[in-house]
Amino acid sequence: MAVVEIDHLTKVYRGRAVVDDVSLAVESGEIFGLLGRNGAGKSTTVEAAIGLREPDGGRVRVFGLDPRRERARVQQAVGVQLQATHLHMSLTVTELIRMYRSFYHDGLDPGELIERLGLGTVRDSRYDQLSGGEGQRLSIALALVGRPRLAVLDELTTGLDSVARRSMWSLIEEMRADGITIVLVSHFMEEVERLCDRVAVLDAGKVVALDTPAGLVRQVSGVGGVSFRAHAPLDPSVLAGLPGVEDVLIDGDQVRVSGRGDLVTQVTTTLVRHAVPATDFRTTTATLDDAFLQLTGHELGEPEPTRDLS
Ligand SMILES: Nc1ncnc2c1ncn2[C@@H]1O[C@H](COP(=O)(O)OP(=O)(O)OP(=O)(O)O)[C@@H](O)[C@H]1O
Repeated sequence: MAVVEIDHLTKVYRGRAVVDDVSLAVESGEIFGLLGRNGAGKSTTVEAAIGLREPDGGRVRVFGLDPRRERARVQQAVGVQLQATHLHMSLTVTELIRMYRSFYHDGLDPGELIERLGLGTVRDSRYDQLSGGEGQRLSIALALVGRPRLAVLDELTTGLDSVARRSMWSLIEEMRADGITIVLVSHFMEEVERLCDRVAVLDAGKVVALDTPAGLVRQVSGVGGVSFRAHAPLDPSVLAGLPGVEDVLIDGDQVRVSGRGDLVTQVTTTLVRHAVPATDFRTTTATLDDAFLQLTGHELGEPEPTRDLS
């Protein structure tokens, strides 16, 4: 059974479907990414999935439960770190973690969690005194304190510098190693590429692709390429006929082949077979950025932090 099942989910605001017939399933133990630019519908999708927003159409199940009708049971199994976290500014790190711990029947020891998340030095600091990275660590602590089987992390690393971001990634990998299923809303290609087992690309409320990061890259065409110098006459049709090859350009001894798949192996094998010596091989490979651009028609763009993390 999938941990999260979303079937034909629709959410309409002011006559506009901001989530438009979205279907996806998150499997147990995976890190599932939702990738899309600002306003694509990522937060609305996850918030509807965990019962925080009422769907206008479709069906959502978490561990087989209806997250709105069986809210209390779902809440016990799910840890949530949302983008706009409004925490009590006047409470300290320890007080906040203890308060959240009290919401759950079974949970982690607050002291151990504070140590594990490197919050020991700020345990008595108030939320509004924390740096961006410490605030994000605290929000993870609050998501984890109830010992969830599913964690929903929304734009966890937006606004963090690259060191803090990498340390967050290690934490997320530890969570996965502990058997927690993770839904990760992200704006960062590198993050998705490193962490996610599968990714749904959302654009204008629709899932435009759902695959592994590598699978998404394989879906795009025309951006991978191999170029070389040929030292004997070469009939372009022998390369153009190879599977995955989309274009062959020959300019003097310079040859450029573009397409998808493992072009290097195919091209070198073909050159050997036709006894064409070649040198100066260069390759360009497609990236997840290329895939996103091709799938959605636009760049991912910069995230806009919704919380002041300075
Ligand atoms: N309560 C609401 N009332 C009206 N419109 C809303 C509401 N919540 C979200 N929207 C709109 O729905 C669209 C999708 O928003 P959502 O927050 O799900 O996008 P997102 O992909 O998470 O974007 P971001 O990366 O900026 O967080 C946006 O155009 C947003 O303005």
